[in-house]
Amino acid sequence: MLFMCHQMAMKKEAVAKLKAEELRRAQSASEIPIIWILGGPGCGKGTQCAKIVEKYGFTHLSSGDLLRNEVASGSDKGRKLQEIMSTGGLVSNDEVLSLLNDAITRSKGVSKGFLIDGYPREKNQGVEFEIRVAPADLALYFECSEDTMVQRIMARAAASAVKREDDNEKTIRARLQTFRQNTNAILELYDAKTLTINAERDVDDIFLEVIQAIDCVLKKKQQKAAAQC
Ligand SMILES: Nc1ncnc2c1ncn2[C@@H]1O[C@H](COP(=O)(O)OP(=O)(O)O)[C@@H](O)[C@H]1O
Repeated sequence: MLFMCHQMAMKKEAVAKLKAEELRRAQSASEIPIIWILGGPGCGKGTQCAKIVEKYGFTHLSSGDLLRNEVASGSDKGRKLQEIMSTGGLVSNDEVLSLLNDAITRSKGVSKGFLIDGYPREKNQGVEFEIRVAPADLALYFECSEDTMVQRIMARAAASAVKREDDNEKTIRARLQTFRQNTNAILELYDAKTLTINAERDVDDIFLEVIQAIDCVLKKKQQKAAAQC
């Protein structure tokens, strides 16, 4: 009995330590901007992210790339992920969030800001991210018609030397359906921090809007930091 009580107390202490560590992590991560990049496959998220990285030096973390790295490692976990990814469905959030969390932890301290690309893909992913990592400052949603997205992915696949296994018409349609099913709920929940950008325009025109939104976030963060001094 005494042994059980001791074990329970140790477990409680471990949970409290973990929570304190998560809170500490969330607080230090929230000192730099965290921006979610939303939009369907082929909407141009990658292009805009590259431009943001060039201008602001932020750390770009794509959930899809992190998952593909895991698949490429050839691990058992990677094989299971690959099965889901090739159907166009979503892998479990625990997997994605721990990959993201690890990557954020690795670059924290040296990062000027985080671009979280392709996440959240469903509403609970956003909720869990904000609890376990840090609140997002802004969500940029690149809005694009399905026809344009399909055309762009097919063109990208045709031009690319490395073929993505999920860039075939059947999986593209499934990826679009997954996107369609989940996006409205995300946009509703995060309406206050989301900027919807028409992504069917010239890359540079889109980027002008992106810059305005990010500059605004940076200004607010600076003002907040100054107020704390
Ligand atoms: N946040 C996420 N949650 C669950 N699964 C994800 C997430 N991000 C990516 N994936 C998985 O990886 C696949 C490829 O992602 P990504 O490269 O972002 O593709 P897309 O071009 O469809 O946006 C998705 O179809 C999905 O299976």
